[in-house]
Parts: sequence; C-alpha cells; structure tokens
Amino acid sequence: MRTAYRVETVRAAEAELMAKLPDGALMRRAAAGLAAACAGMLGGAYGARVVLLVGSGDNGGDALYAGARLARRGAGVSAVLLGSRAHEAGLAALRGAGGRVADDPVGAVERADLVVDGITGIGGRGGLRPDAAEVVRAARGSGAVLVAVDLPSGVDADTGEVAGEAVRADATVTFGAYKPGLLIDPAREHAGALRLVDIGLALPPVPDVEALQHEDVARLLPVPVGESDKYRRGVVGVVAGSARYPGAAVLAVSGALRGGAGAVRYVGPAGDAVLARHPETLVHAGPPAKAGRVQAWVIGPGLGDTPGADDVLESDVPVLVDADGLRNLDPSAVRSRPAPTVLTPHAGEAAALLGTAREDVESRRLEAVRELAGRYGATVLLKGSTTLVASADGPVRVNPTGTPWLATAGSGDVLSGLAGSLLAAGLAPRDAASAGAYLHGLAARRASRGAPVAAYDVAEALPAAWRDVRG
Ligand SMILES: NC(=O)C1=CN([C@@H]2O[C@H](COP(=O)(O)OP(=O)(O)OC[C@H]3O[C@@H](n4cnc5c(N)ncnc54)[C@H](OP(=O)(O)O)[C@@H]3O)[C@@H](O)[C@H]2O)[C@@H](O)CC1
Ligand SMILES: [K+]
Repeated sequence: MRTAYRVETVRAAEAELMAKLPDGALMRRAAAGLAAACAGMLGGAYGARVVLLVGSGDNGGDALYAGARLARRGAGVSAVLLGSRAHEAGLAALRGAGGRVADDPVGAVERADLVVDGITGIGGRGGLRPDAAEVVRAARGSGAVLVAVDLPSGVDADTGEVAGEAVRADATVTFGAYKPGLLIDPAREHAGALRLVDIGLALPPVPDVEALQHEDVARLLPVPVGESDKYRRGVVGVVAGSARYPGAAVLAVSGALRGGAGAVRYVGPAGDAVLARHPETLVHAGPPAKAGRVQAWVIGPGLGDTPGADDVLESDVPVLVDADGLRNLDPSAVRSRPAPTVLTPHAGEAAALLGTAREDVESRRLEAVRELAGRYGATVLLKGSTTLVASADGPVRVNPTGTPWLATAGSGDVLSGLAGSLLAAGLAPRDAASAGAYLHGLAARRASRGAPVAAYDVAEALPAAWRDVRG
C-alpha cells in the first residue's frame, strides 16, 4: 500500500523527531537523498551544470545543501534566489563547496543539465509568484531535467489543487511520506516520477490517503474454493440499458462476468443484445424485485429516462448506482438503506449531486469525493484522471492505474459491472470499488498500449489484468 499524509501530520512527526536529533540533521538527511537522486538522474555529478531555484523556506535549504553535495562531487552549481530571504546556513554550505549565486537566472537555467525546484514545499501557498514563474518557464523550455524538492512548487500538498502556475517536474523527491497532492490530479501530473526518501519520521498507522498496489489487490480478489458453486460465488444483478442504449447493458454485463461473481442476472429491455454477446447471462425482463435472488445489484448504465433506482434501493443487498441511476438520487433514500451503497459518478454527475459546477469538482476532487460520501452515507468512486474512492470514514483511496485513453464511451459501464460483481463476491464496498478501479485501469493499459481503446477491449483485457495482479 502506498500511503500519503497531510502536512499537519508530517509537521507533527517532524517536530517529534527533530527534538531527538542534533540541529539540522533532518535537513541533511533530506539533502543527501535529494543529491543522490539528482546524481542518479545525471548519470554522475562530475561536470554537470546544475541550477538551484531557491525560495524563502526550508525547501530552498534542502536544495542548497543538496547543491553543495553535488558541487563537492564536481558539478558546476549555481543558485537562483527567488524568495524574500534564503536559508543562510544552506547558502554558506553551497558557497563553501564552490557553488555560487547566478547573476543571470534565465541564462543559467537555459544552459543547465538539471534544475532543482526548491521554491516552495509544504509551506507554500497558492501558485508561483511572477518572478519564479518566469524562471520556471525558461527551465521547462531548456531541455534540462527538472527535479522538484518534496513537491512541485505551486501545488497544494494536501488536496492536489493547482491554483495558478506550478512547476511541472520530471521527477519529485519527497521526504518522510508522500503528500496527498502527489497522488491526486491535477497536482499529480505536475510531479513526474516519484521517489520517497526515508528520513526516519514515525507516522500514524492510518494515513489520510492510500493507493493500492498489486499485492493489496491480489489479497482482496475472490478465489473460488473446492466447494464453491455459482451461487456461493455470488450472483450480481445488472439493471441497465434501454431501447435507446442497449450497448450499455452489454458492456456492464461484460464487466460483471469478469469480476468474480458466479453468475450475472441481467434485468431490463436489452436482453436480446446481452444474450447475443453473452449467452451465459440469466436474463429477466423485470422488475428487479421479481428477477430472483442476487448478492448485489448494479443499476444505472444506459437506463436513459426509464424509472430510477428506487426499486433496487429498497432491496437488502449492496447496490452500486452509476450513470442514469444517479440522476436525482435522494440522499435520505440512500442513507436509510439496510445494506451498503456504492455510487460511481464522473465529475459531471458528482457536480449535479453536489449542486455545483463540474470544474469545481475537477479542481478539488478530494474534498468533493469526501463530501459526497458523507452526504449519502455511501462509498463513492469518483471517476477521472485519478479515480478516488471514499467512504464516510477512513483514508481516501487513490487509484494508481489507468490511462488517459480510458476516457472513452462505455468504459464506465464496464467498471460498474466489474465493481458490482466484486461486491456480489463478498468484497467490502470500498474494496470492491477500489479493486475494480485498479483492475479496470490495468486492463485499459494492457488493451491500449498507447493507442485508442474501446470499452469492450477493456472488458476483454480484464482476465489478463487479473492474472497480472495475481503474479
Ligand atoms: N517536514 C519535514 O519533515 C521536513 C521538511 N523539510 C523541508 O522543509 C520544507 C518546508 O519548509 P518551510 O516550512 O520552511 O516551507 P517552504 O515550503 O520551504 O516555504 C515556505 C515559504 O515560502 C514562501 N512562499 C509561500 N508561498 C509561496 C509561493 N506561492 N511562491 C513563492 N514563495 C512562497 C513564504 O515565504 P515569503 O517569501 O512569503 O517570506 C514561506 O514562508 C519541506 O517541504 C521540505 O522540503 C526537510 O528539510 C526536512 C524534513
Ligand atoms: K519544491
């Protein structure tokens, strides 16, 4: 599991550790890790041209001490001072090692092999200031490798919001713990490759944000045992599709068939289309209450204007509500359910549920997903460039898999079927949602390999993604 902690928590752990260590020891640890990472990216420090962008705080101090180490190993290091002040001892260390302050900042970054962004770290507020923004633009245009110290300057460490201009790094070397912003878009896109330097912080067992890795998903996935029959493995009911959108039913069922449940029951008007592609489906014209027992329902993909989710919400099994099922969804109807509910909106649907604008949800995804989970007393999977899963309490899960090619019609239908199937197989709601998103993103990567991908290709790649995870 990759975990991330908010600034407040990191600062408390830092204070506790600093009290036990000699002055400056933590910054030296951080700088040593940063210098080693930079030397690695340069293929050796000797003869390299390194420029440090130095802000007012300790983030600049880290850059200066790392610069001193690189200068001692033979790099030509100069510092561009962008803050109201600069870390004095760090600057003295750089000068002592033969580094200097650049007198032509833009010229220096244009000639650099590597630029270190030490403008702001966890103490930064808002986007880059104009003087810093100018030098950062020159650095981006120069072809130099751009390495961010702790965080790309200009992004919000706790939320992943980017309020103005921010550094776009090739890599970010972060200290002690990942910060939520490093895992969540839009900030995540600014961070490049992530590297964590252990500086010995003792952090609480429960993080603020977490991201599943292969081994976590492997532990969650259901495995049939000797005495399993199709009913014991779980039956998932899919209420989807309409005369206008029969394809959504086919795609949701295709996801559900590859999600671990023993059988898929389809309820709705698109039975012929479903059977043509998936003859193994149990098809029923409806209503859901008469279709037979299931262990979880999926409702919503391609329903169009057909009546909403009420009938299914009254059932006593877990329900996943997606797409058209989310329209006008009543929070009290969801909150009073006797079994868990999972909602899987994209940003536009989340905005409608929250009564706000889509851009608002996109710029503050973490807050939006938490707010929805609280309001509906449900597990909420917010789809997007980084898919987030929140329950009423506990860490928010960030999905680390996926590809921008996944933003394609029908891919959400596959995901809702898949996650619903995992629910029916007995996974807890947040596990079903996050393991579903993980497999779905992995399948999309496999199916796409850098080219456009159709939703059905994603469904067909699910068994391979499943095998990848199982190793
Ligand atoms: N925690 C740990 O365990 C460890 C932490 N360490 C390091 O310390 C870093 C945190 O240091 P920090 O607290 O000094 O804050 P930091 O981010 O350097 O700068 C804040 C200053 O920047 C300014 N400023 C603000 N906004 C701005 C903007 N938009 N654009 C430009 N400038 C802006 C503002 O000053 P002003 O210029 O307004 O006077 C403010 O005072 C942390 O990220 C890590 O690198 C490691 O050394 C060891 C272990
Ligand atoms: K930085």
